[in-house]
Amino acid sequence: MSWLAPLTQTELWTSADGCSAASIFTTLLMTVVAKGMREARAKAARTRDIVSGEFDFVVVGGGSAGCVVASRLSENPNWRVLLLEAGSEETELNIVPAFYNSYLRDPFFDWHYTTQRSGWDSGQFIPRGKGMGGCSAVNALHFTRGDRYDFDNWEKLGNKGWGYKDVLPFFKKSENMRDAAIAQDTQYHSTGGPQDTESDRFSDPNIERYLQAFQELGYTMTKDINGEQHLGLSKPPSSAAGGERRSTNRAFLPASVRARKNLVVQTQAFVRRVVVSSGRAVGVEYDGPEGVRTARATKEVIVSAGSYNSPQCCLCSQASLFMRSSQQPADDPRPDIQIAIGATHADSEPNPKCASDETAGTFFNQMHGIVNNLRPKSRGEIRLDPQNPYGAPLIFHRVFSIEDDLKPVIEGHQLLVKLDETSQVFKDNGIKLHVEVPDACASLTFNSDAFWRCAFQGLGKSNGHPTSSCSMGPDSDPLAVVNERLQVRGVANLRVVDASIMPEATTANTNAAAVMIGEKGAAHIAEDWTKPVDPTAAPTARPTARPTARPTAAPAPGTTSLPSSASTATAALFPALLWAAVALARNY
Ligand SMILES: Cc1cc2nc3c(=O)[nH]c(=O)nc-3n(C[C@H](O)[C@H](O)[C@H](O)COP(=O)(O)OP(=O)(O)OC[C@H]3O[C@@H](n4cnc5c(N)ncnc54)[C@H](O)[C@@H]3O)c2cc1C
Repeated sequence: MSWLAPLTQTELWTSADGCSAASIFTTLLMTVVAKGMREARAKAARTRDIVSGEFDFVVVGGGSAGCVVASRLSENPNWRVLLLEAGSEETELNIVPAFYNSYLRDPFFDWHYTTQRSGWDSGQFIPRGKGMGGCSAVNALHFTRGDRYDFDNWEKLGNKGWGYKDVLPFFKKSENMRDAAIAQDTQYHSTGGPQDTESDRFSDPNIERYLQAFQELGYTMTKDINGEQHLGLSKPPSSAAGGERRSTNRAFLPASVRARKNLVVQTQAFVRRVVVSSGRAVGVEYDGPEGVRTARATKEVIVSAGSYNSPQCCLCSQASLFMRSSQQPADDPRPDIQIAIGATHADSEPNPKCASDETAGTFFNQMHGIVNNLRPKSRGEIRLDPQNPYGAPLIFHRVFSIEDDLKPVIEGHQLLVKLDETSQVFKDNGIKLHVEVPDACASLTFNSDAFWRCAFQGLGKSNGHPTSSCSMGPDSDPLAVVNERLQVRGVANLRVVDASIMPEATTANTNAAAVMIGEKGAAHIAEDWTKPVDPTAAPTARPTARPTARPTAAPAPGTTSLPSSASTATAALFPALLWAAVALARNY
């Protein structure tokens, strides 16, 4: 098992000296990948319609949430809906789960962001899906809703209508649970929704051994982590049908939906700014295939561009342990550690079983565990690049800037060492930990807190689950960007509907919750525009005083803070919405 380079799986397809069959397989895959990419680009170049004009709703970003919003709003034939996506159409490659590592660094599929150096973070590549489906088209497919207490906590923080009982119907509304045994539990699951979900169809034998090893230590299997019990060992369900990825683009915007006369989907359209007039969002300016154009929104602009402008793990074989660290308060039942277990290919010593095992999983001869802090207290920041405001935002994760955040991550790693030292399954199968000890840490006692602190230096990063950069909150919360109906404070007719509105990150992977937010956001919008107008009612988005300065660390050299008022920010450029603190769901 390798730890300290768990995030270098991109090498998976380029070295296969473990098994010769695997080498051939790899070569074939690379050929298919290259061909697929060429075809995808050619296809993208063909779809170049100009869209200028007037719509009821303009949705910015065709990602996990944006596709849901556009699909649901266009169910009403009287509403004209425009969806603008900066990237291209999804390709056939995206369907194959195991390919995801091969396109993560390709600018065709990915925004190619890097974090700014600060503290524990030495400046890391952070993947973010670009193109229809957004991150749901490139992610690791885990479809995990989160713990019921995550949502009850959102409500406790002042967000009426976002408790577990309120959000569960929206999780169910999307769902088409393909696993009949799980679908039977209609309290938590449903069938017939657009989003196919299924239990993992493929299991690498090594993953099974790993699960056994955790069970030897007393951890129990959770049958359905999206049901009654979230805590424990599990093989998370996938956003897939028959082993094929189902991004929200494929799920919510299939050809039958795209054929709606009232829906226009425009790709390769980078939205530069939301146009605000007299305190009201009236449209967007975007840079499309034919240059800069404006699209008017007579009702609302909905920003669903994700948490950076919105930013992994796994192959087709995966498992997770959701557990509580010793620092989790007794009255908070949520997990704060996730150990995501994946089988990978080592380019060093092959597992002796590799050549003899007859199962499909033998290509993977090494395992890794990525330890995530699910409840980080550290907060990051996003700023416009003053040299190029339309370019990549400046992303400061500030991972581990609060000391306590390290503890669960150290505890998780120490648990993995315990597995290595005690597990019978590991012994029986020749599984050994491989820990790369950085030179700087060699003098420290292996597995001590000090050792791990030293080993993590420079590795602090998110696992692709940034949230809360436009967080939802009550009037009393000075950092809240949107209210509980996801309306931006200070600008009427403008909402944010994506993972960025989470008041706090869920204690899970965040795609399922982004889909739920898309469903619930669309329902709020539909409700607000179909109910009888009460002329005496307060405006939908009441201008409120915004803090003039946010509590942030000093700007890095050569950077400036984003505009400090929400209205200035939204009027200037939509990424400026992302000025609030970024809570990172994953720290490492
Ligand atoms: C590598 C990776 C692996 C992950 N693995 C998992 C996993 O296994 N399970 C899980 O639950 N979660 C996972 N996640 C996280 C999860 O997929 C995201 O939290 C979720 O998809 C976010 O949804 P969103 O709608 O907020 O944003 P996104 O899906 O990022 O959508 C934003 C969209 O807006 C577009 N956009 C951005 N700026 C503009 C602009 N200016 N103009 C027009 N369009 C724009 C983007 O191109 C993108 O399509 C992973 C993420 C990554 C990157």
